[in-house]
Amino acid sequence: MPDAPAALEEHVARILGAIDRLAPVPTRIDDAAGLVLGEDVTAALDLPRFDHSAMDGYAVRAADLVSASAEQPVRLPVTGVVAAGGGPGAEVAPGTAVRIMTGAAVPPGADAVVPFEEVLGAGPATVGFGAPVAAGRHVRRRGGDAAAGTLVLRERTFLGARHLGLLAAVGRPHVACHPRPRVALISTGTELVASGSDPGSLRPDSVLDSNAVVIGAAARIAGADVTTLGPVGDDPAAFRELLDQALVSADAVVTTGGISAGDHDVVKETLAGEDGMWFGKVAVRPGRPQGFGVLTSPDGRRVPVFALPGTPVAAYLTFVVFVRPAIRELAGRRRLPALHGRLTSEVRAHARTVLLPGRYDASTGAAAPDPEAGGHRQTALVHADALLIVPPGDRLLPVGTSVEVIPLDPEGR
Ligand SMILES: Nc1nc2c(c(=O)[nH]1)N[C@H]1C(S)=C(S)[C@@H](COP(=O)(O)OP(=O)(O)OC[C@H]3O[C@@H](n4cnc5c(N)ncnc54)[C@H](O)[C@@H]3O)O[C@H]1N2
Ligand code: MOO
Repeated sequence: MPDAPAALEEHVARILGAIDRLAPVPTRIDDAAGLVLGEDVTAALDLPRFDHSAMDGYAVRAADLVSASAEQPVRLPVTGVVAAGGGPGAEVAPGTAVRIMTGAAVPPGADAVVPFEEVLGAGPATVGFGAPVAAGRHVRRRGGDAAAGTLVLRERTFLGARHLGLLAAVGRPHVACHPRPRVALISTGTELVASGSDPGSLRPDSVLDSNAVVIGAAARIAGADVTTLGPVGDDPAAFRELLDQALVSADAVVTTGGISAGDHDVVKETLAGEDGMWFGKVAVRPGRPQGFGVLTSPDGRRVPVFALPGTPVAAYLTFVVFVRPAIRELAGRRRLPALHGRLTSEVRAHARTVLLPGRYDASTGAAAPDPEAGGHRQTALVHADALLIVPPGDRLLPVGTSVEVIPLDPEGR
């Protein structure tokens, strides 16, 4: 039965089964925010690199203050001062103290720091202490945070600001990261004009290319570098030229339009005979016509090609369920955890899986179908923050039924 539609899960599996994470490349940490680490990373240097003071105060030998009390303070001569970046200073000899600033190297001999606020009667030449101090007090030890050679970050870590700061601190300015997937977008349709075109130049049947904008933005948010090559008319030679251009450098290509049953279905016409491409129906609503395959770039790379339907709502929703996970996979990101919610109003299921826009409240698990959703209205989509996945079957799902939920903006939470 070549025409039997594929189940949604089958199509997802077909796609993810054909995708490999992009090979890690050396990356400067300044360019690595939002990338995924492609190696285990060890500290190149001790953190801190030297014993330093955590407070402004006096560096002492704890043994000198053992007998100190409020009644019988210990007074020590102050033999010098050390500041951050000012060198380690001379040894703190037994029975002496040195003024020390936060971040300064603790001079040899000293093993504790007493903050200014805790000393008694400090003068330029001597300082009094009214209590003992524990050895190690207010001293940050060399390697105490991370010792050189120890593992600080594991492969597959998503690099946020704090991870990059740690890499900087342990002397790892370059790390291997899965690169941002380079995604090329081609909108097809003779009716299309680039969004932003002068309204006066539009013909009565011109359509503004919104797919390039929504898919481009969604792909960037999913971690891609996006190049927009369209829109291109329903002309196989012109489409082929853009596709060939895309294949030179893209890690994935996304097309919209031109894949249904009409006379000018340029994507299907151009690619249906191509080795490795599949076109057919997926039992999903909206977005039934789909195409997917892996083509080979001129330099021999395997490049996944996603042919999405042109209808804007269908293009975006099927981007979310089929293409976003693939981009995340290329980028080395982890799969988003499966979420479930309970319907707050009854929903009629359909022979195909329905991608139902709605709102999801993670704190209560409430999954509220959008009353405006279900058609092809782009305005309805902006009220939604999730897709409620209504499984196929001819039945009414009552309030409280558990359904899978896919957030539309997982990064925005
Ligand atoms: N006889 C059949 N006709 C259709 C079927 C079918 O099974 N049999 N499937 C329908 C379904 S479902 C969909 S979805 C569409 C998909 O068609 P295409 O992928 O070929 O898309 P187009 O025909 O090129 O465009 C459809 C629609 O969307 C507008 N569009 C296209 N691209 C953009 C864009 N970049 N920005 C804004 N709007 C866009 C286009 O103007 C059309 O109105 O096929 C049904 N037909
Ligand atoms: O995919 Mo079409 O969007 O089902 O109308």
